[in-house]
Amino acid sequence: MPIVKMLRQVASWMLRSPACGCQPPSLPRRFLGTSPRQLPADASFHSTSFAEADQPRVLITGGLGQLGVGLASLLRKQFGKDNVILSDIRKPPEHVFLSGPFIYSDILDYKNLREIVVNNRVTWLFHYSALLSAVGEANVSLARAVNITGLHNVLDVAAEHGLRLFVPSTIGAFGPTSPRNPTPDLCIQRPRTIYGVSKVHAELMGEYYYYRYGLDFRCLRYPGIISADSQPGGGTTDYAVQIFHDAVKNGRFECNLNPDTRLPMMYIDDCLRATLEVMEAPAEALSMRTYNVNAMSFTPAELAQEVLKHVPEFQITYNVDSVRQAIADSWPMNLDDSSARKDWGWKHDFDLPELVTMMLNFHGAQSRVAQAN
Ligand SMILES: NC(=O)c1ccc[n+]([C@@H]2O[C@H](COP(=O)([O-])OP(=O)(O)OC[C@H]3O[C@@H](n4cnc5c(N)ncnc54)[C@H](O)[C@@H]3O)[C@@H](O)[C@H]2O)c1
Ligand SMILES: C[C@@H](O)[C@H](N)C(=O)O
Repeated sequence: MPIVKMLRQVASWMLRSPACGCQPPSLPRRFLGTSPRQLPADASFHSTSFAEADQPRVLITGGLGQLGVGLASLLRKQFGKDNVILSDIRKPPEHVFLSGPFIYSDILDYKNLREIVVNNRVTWLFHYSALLSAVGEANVSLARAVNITGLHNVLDVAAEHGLRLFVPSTIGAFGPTSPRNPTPDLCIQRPRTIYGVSKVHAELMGEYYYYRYGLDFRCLRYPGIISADSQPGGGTTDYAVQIFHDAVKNGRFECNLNPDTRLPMMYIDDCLRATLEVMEAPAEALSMRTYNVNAMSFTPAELAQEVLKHVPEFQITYNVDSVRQAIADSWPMNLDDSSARKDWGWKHDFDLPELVTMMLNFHGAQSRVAQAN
């Protein structure tokens, strides 16, 4: 078929496609190719489809950060220990190494990533590697490499091997010109951090691969995530984790954001459950491929008030970090997650009072153990 005619057909297909993304791509396969890094024409696109009826075989990239170990633990309960491989470029602590399969994987090394997927018959990939907002601004070229080039490698491997791919996005994918309270799923996205730019890129590339190559791409925009037993990796919302350590240890906390900085936040258990739920949702239920998920929204002053109910001597002071403050001021105060609630039944369990109780109980127990030893 002449190239011009073929391109016309591609263009008319793209214009016909529903914006919601609920239909699988209908572009004839001979136009699509198998993946962007062209495999031989006779290669099987869904090379792992034999495993669909079995438990998924899972790979988590960047798994030693704040969220990956908890995700592995949740997925191992669901799918079996040996079906979930954690990976990272860092050396795992002993308890993580002993808890299940761990493998070295640098997402910038495409061949290494492909070998891991092939050798382990991976069917689901959770792509957690990233440089977060504050560290990204401190090292833009590394953030660009990890968050953008790394994502390209992951998308290509996932498309070539027919994987179901989860990539987290963030409140940081919005910017000062987005509506901030609440921020809908679809609105203007002009973030001003390399982190945010790379996450908008990830959302768009994932959706493009879905339409163009049939990649089963799923994405949630997480709020700031709060966890007790893992440390955040250099973000703007980190204060809301550190405050609990310091309240229990010293009875005081110096906050690097203004007292009235309102941001969306979520307890880690809700975040990981949302991640599993969207990955398990039937494709027909998904009217979009990128969803906001929301739980609570508070300011440092409101969080401090709640901590004070448990730690009466608690004191908070403010020493604002101008880089983090500027980032926070450009982010949503609240996410509108009504589509996630409607399409696949998303519902959060933890609001501010339960979050504070959980966090202080954990750190209180830890500090009592430390004192006893
Ligand atoms: N934690 C949050 O509040 C939050 C909120 C929104 C979105 N997210 C997203 O969730 C994901 C996980 O977040 P996190 O808080 O666990 O991040 P983190 O910064 O704590 O961990 C990221 C991990 O990526 C790894 N990494 C860096 N370069 C790599 C490379 N070249 N190859 C492989 N791994 C590499 C790091 O070693 C680190 O362990 C990220 O994509 C992040 O953008 C997190
Ligand atoms: C919000 C999120 O993406 C991350 N915790 C950050 O602050 O950078």
